[in-house]
Amino acid sequence: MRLLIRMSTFTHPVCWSKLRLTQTRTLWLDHRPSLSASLRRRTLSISPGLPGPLVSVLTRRSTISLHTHTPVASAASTAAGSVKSQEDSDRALTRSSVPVEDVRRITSLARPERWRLAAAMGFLTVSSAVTMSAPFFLGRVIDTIYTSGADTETMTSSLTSLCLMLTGVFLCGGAANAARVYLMQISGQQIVRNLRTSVFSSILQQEVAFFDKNRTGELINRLSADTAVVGRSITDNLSDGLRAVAQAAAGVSMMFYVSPSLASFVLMIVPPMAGLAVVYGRYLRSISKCTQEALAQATQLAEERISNMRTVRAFGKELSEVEAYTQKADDVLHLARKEAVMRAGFFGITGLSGNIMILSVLYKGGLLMASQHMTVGELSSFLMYTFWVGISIAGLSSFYSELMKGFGAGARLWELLDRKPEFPLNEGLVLPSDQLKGQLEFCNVSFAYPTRIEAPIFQDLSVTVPAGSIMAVVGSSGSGKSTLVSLLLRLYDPDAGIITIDGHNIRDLNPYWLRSHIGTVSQEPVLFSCSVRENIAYGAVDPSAVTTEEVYQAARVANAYDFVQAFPKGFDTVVGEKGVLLSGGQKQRIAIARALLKNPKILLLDEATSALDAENEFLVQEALERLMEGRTVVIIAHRLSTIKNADAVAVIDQRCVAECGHPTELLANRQGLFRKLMEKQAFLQEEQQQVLQ
Ligand SMILES: Nc1ncnc2c1ncn2[C@@H]1O[C@H](COP(=O)(O)OP(=O)(O)OP(=O)(O)O)[C@@H](O)[C@H]1O
Repeated sequence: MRLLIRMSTFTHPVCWSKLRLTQTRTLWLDHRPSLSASLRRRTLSISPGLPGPLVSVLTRRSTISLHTHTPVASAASTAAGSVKSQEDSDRALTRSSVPVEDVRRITSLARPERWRLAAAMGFLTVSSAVTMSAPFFLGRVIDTIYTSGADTETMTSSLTSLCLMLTGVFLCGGAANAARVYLMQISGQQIVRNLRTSVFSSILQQEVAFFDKNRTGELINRLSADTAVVGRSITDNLSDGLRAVAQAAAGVSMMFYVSPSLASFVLMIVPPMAGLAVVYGRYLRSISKCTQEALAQATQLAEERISNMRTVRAFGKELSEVEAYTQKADDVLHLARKEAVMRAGFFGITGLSGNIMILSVLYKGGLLMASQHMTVGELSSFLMYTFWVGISIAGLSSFYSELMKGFGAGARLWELLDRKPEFPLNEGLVLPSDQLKGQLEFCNVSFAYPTRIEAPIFQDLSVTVPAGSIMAVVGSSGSGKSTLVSLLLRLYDPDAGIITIDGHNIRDLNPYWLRSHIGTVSQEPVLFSCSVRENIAYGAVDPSAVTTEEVYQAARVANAYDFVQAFPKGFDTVVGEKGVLLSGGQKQRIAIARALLKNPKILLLDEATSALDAENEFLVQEALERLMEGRTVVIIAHRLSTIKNADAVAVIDQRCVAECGHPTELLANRQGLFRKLMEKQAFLQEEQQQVLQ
């Protein structure tokens, strides 16, 4: 049975959730609510977007926003063919209006944080007021210096009091700004955290077929990048946007207040320049997006190859992989060159236009000063306001696109959050556990995988496994042995027919309850990248309640105790990515200990194959036999010894159970399918070797 997909060892919550998502089948077999608690403990901190100086605001913001897609996530998203989500983003960016429902949902996310956000807005008003009044008062300071004439004493005293007053005001402004940043950050993180846990919980509720259709990278992207984008839209973007609007309005008003004639002159120059900067900035952003996508593809290639390094090495593909990566890196470079040309032009033009604007203000302002219509302090204030208005207009242009991006990301999240799983995980009949006997029955089951409905796996398949017996399932590769196990676990539902446990249709049973009574050990068991102790305790309903002695006892019965104790850190040894620090047989025995701790009534086993050496095979076999005692066992058998010890063998062929009976009876039939299969798989040779020994 192939339950294993991919594992990674990261402590970053996003990587952690990736780890869990790539092992969804394992979680389904052993689902527990503590997962969301674990996720809570690992909630990510996101660094805030920083406001940039006048000229670089447009470009820098576009870069920041694109980088919020973590390399892994965006790589996966792009290469995973997440056309839909990309389309969504593009649509969100290009559409001119936003559905009211989207606005309502985004606002509802902020509701729990409303008081903190309201306080942040209050501090924002204070700090913006201080910022916008600073040029005016600084102009006063300059005028005090220049206009007090020879009276040094008067100048000193008014300068001192003015500066002291301004220091107090600036202190208040600084404190208000610090409080605003802190509150916005905390609110943003809280919103992202809530959103992430809801999305992760919604993903884990989905039926397994959902994971066949949706790629891990795409889901991780939603969990990491989309949640961050939505969180930022509500907090940073909103506050930056409001501040930009307020500062632009206040700046223009103050420019008119300080010098109406100079303000009218400047406002004739600003709009065409700002328009040019916005258009250029948009174009630059689209090129920069292509560069990021090319980078994502390169990163995806690197991620996949590095995480499968053993395969790369085993096939000696290091050089060709480097070549493939170089190709991708060249694509990035090619686009980056285009971007560099655009960027150079953008910075050149904006720098030039900024300087020309200042020069124009100085020229016109100088003329006004010469005609006694303006003081030096007023001209200084005016220049500072011009600067602030420039920054605010640049900020506004990115505010709109960031907000649209937030709506696009939100739409993808709602889709996931609103999705109802095909069958809810915690509904249905719960039988008294002590009365469970464990008789299994497949009655006329027909099934095709939802992703391949045109290729039925079973047609009218029927078989019974009496309580407490061992049923070996055999059949050629691809005949559907693992599928049988998946159906028993209710990872999928049959299209027709029923599967029963003690006469109860498993569709009527509570899936949590059902799975809590079924243990699984797969051929390549999935271990999480935590300690041996945690991996074993994972089998229990409440791992935190498992005592050390219980873990040791399970390990002893599973023949795992001695080798684990021999590790320098014993049971606290971290098993590494994909359990890489353990051998195949050791992983098997840890998985057996995990299943023992679960103490299930029904056991589904995929027997380890010849990958194990003789000693390991013996130890695993011995542990499995102990595990099987007193339980109903369905075992996908690969060894004759296992098949011979089974109470019955079911041979799957042509989408149904072609033969079923005691192994000796079936072997006796020379024309029988089982006999032929055994001969083909050289099981008989194995038996002859045993006889010779
Ligand atoms: N999730 C899936 N979606 C679509 N088809 C699948 C899925 N899993 C398995 N299949 C297909 O179903 C068929 C039966 O697969 P299954 O893994 O049950 O066979 P098996 O008898 O266990 O094979 P093996 O002995 O090689 O492990 C195969 O043709 C396989 O390609």
